[in-house]
Amino acid sequence: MYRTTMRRLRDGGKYLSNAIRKRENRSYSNLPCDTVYGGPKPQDPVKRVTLRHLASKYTKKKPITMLTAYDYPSAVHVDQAGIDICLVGDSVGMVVHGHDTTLPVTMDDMLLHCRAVARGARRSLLVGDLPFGSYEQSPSQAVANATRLLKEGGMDAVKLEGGYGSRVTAAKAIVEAGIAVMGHVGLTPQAISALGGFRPQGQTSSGAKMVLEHALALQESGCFAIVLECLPSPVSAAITSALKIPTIGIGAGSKCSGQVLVYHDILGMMQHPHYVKVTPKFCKQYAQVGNIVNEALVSYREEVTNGTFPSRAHSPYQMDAAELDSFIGELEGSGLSLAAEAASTASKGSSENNETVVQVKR
Ligand SMILES: Nc1nc(=O)c2c([nH]1)NC[C@@H]1CN(c3ccc(C(=O)N[C@@H](CCC(=O)O)C(=O)O)cc3)CN21
Ligand SMILES: CC(C)C(=O)C(=O)O
Ligand SMILES: [Mg+2]
Repeated sequence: MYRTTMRRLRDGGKYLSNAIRKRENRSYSNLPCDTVYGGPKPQDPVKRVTLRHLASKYTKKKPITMLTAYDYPSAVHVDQAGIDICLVGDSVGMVVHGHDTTLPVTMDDMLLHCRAVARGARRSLLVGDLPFGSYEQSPSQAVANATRLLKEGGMDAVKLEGGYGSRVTAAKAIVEAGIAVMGHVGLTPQAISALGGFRPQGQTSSGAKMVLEHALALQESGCFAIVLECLPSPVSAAITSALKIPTIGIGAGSKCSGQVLVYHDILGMMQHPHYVKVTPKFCKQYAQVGNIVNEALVSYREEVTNGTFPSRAHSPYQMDAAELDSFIGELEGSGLSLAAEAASTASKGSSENNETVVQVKR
C-alpha cells in the first residue's frame, strides 16, 4: 500500500493520466444493447465529445445535436443515440418535479440529477444548467457553483441564462476559472418574473438587436456556444451569422448551428392534459411514449386484477422436490396444515402449467 502510494507520488502526473486513459478506453461491450441509431457501436472505444469536436462540426457546418436528460436511463439513451451534447437542464424542475417554472430548482436538485446523468452518458459532452439563484449575486458565487457542477456533478461544462452585464461578467469569471460556459439568450425561463411568461423574444427590431448584443457579449466573455430560445428565424439566422461560436436553437428556426429539445417532449411523454400548458408548440414529437406508458400500466392493472399476472413464466424461482417435501412436513408438524396444503397446491399448479420458465440469473 505504502509502496504503491509512493510510486504514484514519484510518478507525478503519469499515474493520473494513465488512469484517465484507462477510463477513456472503456468500451461499450458491457452495455446490454446494440445500437441501431448510427451512434457509436458497442465495440467502439468510448471517446467523450470535446469542445474541439464541436468546433470541428461548426467549421464544417455540420449541425450540432443536443438533448436534455435528467436521470440514468435517459442519459444512457441520449448517449446511445449519438447525441453530441447532453444537457442536464433546470427544466427538470418542470418536467420531472412538476413545478410550473424552473425557479424552485436548487443546486442540490441539479447535483443529484447531474450525478445520475454522468453515470449514464459516457460519450456525450455533459452540460449542467446553473439554476436560478446560483450565479446572479457575484462572479465568485457563479464560479463556486459552476465548480460544484463539475466537481460534484460530473459535468464537463455549465450553462447560464441571460446576456446583461452581470451575466457576462459571471460567464467570464467562470471561463477564467477554467470551466467551459454555454450561454443562453432569447427566452430565458429563469427570468419569467420579469418577462411575464414563457413568451417568444426578439419580435421587435429593438428586441432582436438586444438579443444579438447579448449573444455577442457572451461570445466575448469566452462562451463556447449559445442557446437561442424562442426567437423568430431571421433573428437567430442573423445572430448565427454574426457569431464565431455555435448557436444551439430551441424554437428558433433552422438557421442555428445546432438544435436542442427536451427529452420528454420529443418522446411525446407530456401529452396528458396535465402537462399541456408547459409543453411548447415548437417541439416535434418523434414518438408517442406517453400513450404506450398508459396502455402498459392499464394492462398491468388489469392482469393483476384478473389474476393472469404473474403466470409461471414470471414466477421463476424453483425449489427441489425433496426440499419442498421437507418444508411441507415441517409445516404439518407445526400444526400449520392449511399452509402445508397451500404449498402443496401451488407446487402442483406450477407443474401442471407447462409455460416456459424464464430463468433469472443473479
Ligand atoms: N417540457 C418542457 N419543454 C421545454 O422546452 C421547456 C420546459 N419544459 N421548461 C423550461 C423551458 C420553458 N419553455 C417554454 C415553455 C412554454 C412555451 C410556450 O408555451 N410558449 C407559448 C407562449 C406562451 C405565452 O405567451 O404565455 C408559445 O406560443 O410559444 C415556450 C417555452 C422551454 N423550456
Ligand atoms: C431547454 C433547454 C435549453 C434548457 O435550458 C433546459 O432544458 O433547462
Ligand atoms: Mg434551462
